[in-house]
Amino acid sequence: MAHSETLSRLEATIQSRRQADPGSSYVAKLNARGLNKIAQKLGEEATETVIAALVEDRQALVGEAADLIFHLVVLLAAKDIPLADVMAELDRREGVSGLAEKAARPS
Ligand SMILES: N=c1c2ncn([C@@H]3O[C@H](COP(=O)(O)OP(=O)(O)OP(=O)(O)O)[C@@H](O)[C@H]3O)c2ncn1[C@@H]1O[C@H](COP(=O)(O)O)[C@@H](O)[C@H]1O
Repeated sequence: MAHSETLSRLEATIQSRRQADPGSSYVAKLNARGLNKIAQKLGEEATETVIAALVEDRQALVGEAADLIFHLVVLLAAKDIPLADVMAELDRREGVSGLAEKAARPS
């Protein structure tokens, strides 16, 4: 399967599960627990990704990276921010060196 639509499909699935039964849906369970819990999970997954990168194997890092991206999409959905907005921001930055952008910031 091509991967270009993976995030869009995941976003649609998460959107459709937000109001589902928390007993049968992890997305619904997280949303029922609120934004603080979703943000906490994203932070945990970020830490686990860092640890995997430093001391675990490739497969572990791939798994933690998937957990991290999944929880980021859950957080964005909870804040009603479409992934398209994030993609548009990345598009806007395309071709602008991070070093040049940082040097141009007002001090
Ligand atoms: N991609 C994912 C995905 N990645 C990770 N996870 C879940 O994220 C959780 C993270 O693991 P943890 O051990 O940290 O979670 P936990 O122990 O429940 O958390 P705490 O209660 O301890 O805070 C696990 O339950 C994983 O199964 C995911 N759950 C769902 N999806 C996607 O979301 C769709 C909808 O899922 P449901 O809402 O569960 O139907 C699925 O079909 C998938 O496409």
